[in-house]
Amino acid sequence: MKEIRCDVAVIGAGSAGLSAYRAARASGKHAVLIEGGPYGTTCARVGCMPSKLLISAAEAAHALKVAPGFGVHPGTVCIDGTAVMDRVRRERDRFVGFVVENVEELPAGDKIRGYARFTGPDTLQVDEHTTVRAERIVIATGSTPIVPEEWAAAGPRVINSDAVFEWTDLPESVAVIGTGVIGLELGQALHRLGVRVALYARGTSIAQLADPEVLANAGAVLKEELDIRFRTQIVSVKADGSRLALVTRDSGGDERTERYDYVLAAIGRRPNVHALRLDLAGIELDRRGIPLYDKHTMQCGTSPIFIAGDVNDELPLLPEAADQGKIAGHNAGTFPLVTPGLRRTPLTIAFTEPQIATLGAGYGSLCRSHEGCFAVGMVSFANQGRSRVMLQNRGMLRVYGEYGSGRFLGAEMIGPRAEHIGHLLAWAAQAKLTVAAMLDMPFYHPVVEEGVRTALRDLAERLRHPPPEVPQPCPDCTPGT
Ligand SMILES: Cc1cc2nc3c(=O)[nH]c(=O)nc-3n(C[C@H](O)[C@H](O)[C@H](O)COP(=O)(O)OP(=O)(O)OC[C@H]3O[C@@H](n4cnc5c(N)ncnc54)[C@H](O)[C@@H]3O)c2cc1C
Ligand SMILES: NC(=O)c1ccc[n+]([C@@H]2O[C@H](COP(=O)([O-])OP(=O)(O)OC[C@H]3O[C@@H](n4cnc5c(N)ncnc54)[C@H](O)[C@@H]3O)[C@@H](O)[C@H]2O)c1
Repeated sequence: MKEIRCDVAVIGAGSAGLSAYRAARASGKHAVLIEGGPYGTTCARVGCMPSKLLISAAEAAHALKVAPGFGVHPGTVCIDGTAVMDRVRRERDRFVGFVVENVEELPAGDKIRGYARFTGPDTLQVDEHTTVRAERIVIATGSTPIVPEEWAAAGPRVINSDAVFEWTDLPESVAVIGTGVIGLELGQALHRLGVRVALYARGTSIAQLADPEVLANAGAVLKEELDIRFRTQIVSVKADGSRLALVTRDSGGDERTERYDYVLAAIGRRPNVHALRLDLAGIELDRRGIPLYDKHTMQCGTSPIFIAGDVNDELPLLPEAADQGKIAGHNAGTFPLVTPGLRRTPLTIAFTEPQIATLGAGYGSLCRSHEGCFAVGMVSFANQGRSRVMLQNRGMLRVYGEYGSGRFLGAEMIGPRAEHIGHLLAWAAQAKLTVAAMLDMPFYHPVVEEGVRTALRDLAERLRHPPPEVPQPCPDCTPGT
């Protein structure tokens, strides 16, 4: 058994772990990076990058499909599934290659291969070959897709999102279970590439949306294109020759059996905490076994243990993993001096079409923290000038502002250019702009942002007429803090 002593041990060499390792080293400490799986990060290998590559191919196919609406007739369209998947894997490998190169450049003595688990508050066992004694530890072990055992028992054609990016060709049919971000992004992309796709949702949820009006609009807009079965339960998944038989029950109680090449489970991801023996780490855990931690310092209680990225299940997104890793690594380096790091205004984007974005304080959290003290403005993109010009006039934007201060709080939307509008509005929320100050900004013509201005004008008007008694909002629930 090898024994290593270090100042900081980082568990997991994903986006959060790499960022933590660099920050710990930058504070002048000896840090080691422990990785059990392949190098390359979830984002580059099986997450952000390959999914956006698949979506880009789908967008190219879709542009040809909608071209006749402009009087442009592209003729026969042929989707070469082998070429589509070849590009996805080739470009994905290129992105992974950059990450692996960076890891290879790290000092060999700082890298430990194997899965770590706690054997005490300051000791880790890596597989059965190394003991690590670390003064401070960063947990950055990411998350794993959830596939219920009873579905997985039907065989290898029940898959999670990782498997999609290993395909060498497009299948004939896929049932997608779950209308979260992964289900919608991959389901719509495969549909646009000619795969027969049905999406199954237990309820009516759509991606990260909480605002009931945007949610209802998004459901209707996406259903125009996609075969989405809302309020449908999965009764069973069984092998059926070389395919799968999926039995579902709709809200009226009717059961239906359909056959697919694959069933893609997109029902969420589970934080990788269970193999870590956190019970031996001397820190407090919540009922799901996730350490309790401070969102500004990433510190678990008052211990020298920090946590960053998907593993804490706060906001499982790449920019969050990178930011949280940096804060955790820096504070691990400077412990016992621990300081709050930069937590930005929350921003989420689903790369569906229309895109979906939420930013700042979401509707759900505002209803809890600002009940009765915020107003809502809205715009529908149905008749918005530029959106209509582009034949992308679908969706809506709802913006939230605080009575009294007139501050812009957040927004939820489905609509054209949401990835850009989301950034614009998130920057305004983080800069703590008032709705009036936002309306003083330039707006060109004809642009989708004129739709944003319509929503802000609507909000400004409503903010001028507060209810007779406005309660005080919860002071700790301000977006960006
Ligand atoms: C299909 C898909 C699409 C996505 N698209 C986007 C997107 O468009 N935009 C966006 O912002 N986010 C997106 N995400 C989310 C984003 O990929 C993740 O939030 C981010 O990659 C998480 O980084 P992480 O460092 O926390 O985890 P990871 O990158 O998974 O790193 C964790 C590492 O820890 C290792 N590990 C686990 N346990 C141990 C152990 N005991 N010992 C040693 N090592 C261990 C793992 O092998 C892994 O390498 C997407 C995710 C998926 C699945
Ligand atoms: N564009 C992006 O930023 C992007 C893209 C993909 C993934 N991600 C990240 O990955 C995370 C995981 O994505 P996801 O889509 O797997 O999870 P999710 O939590 O976003 O959605 C899961 C969906 O599955 C449903 N569901 C849960 N259990 C179910 C069951 N037993 N049967 C049927 N439906 C069930 C839920 O109601 C929900 O709609 C996201 O939260 C997001 O942070 C981000």
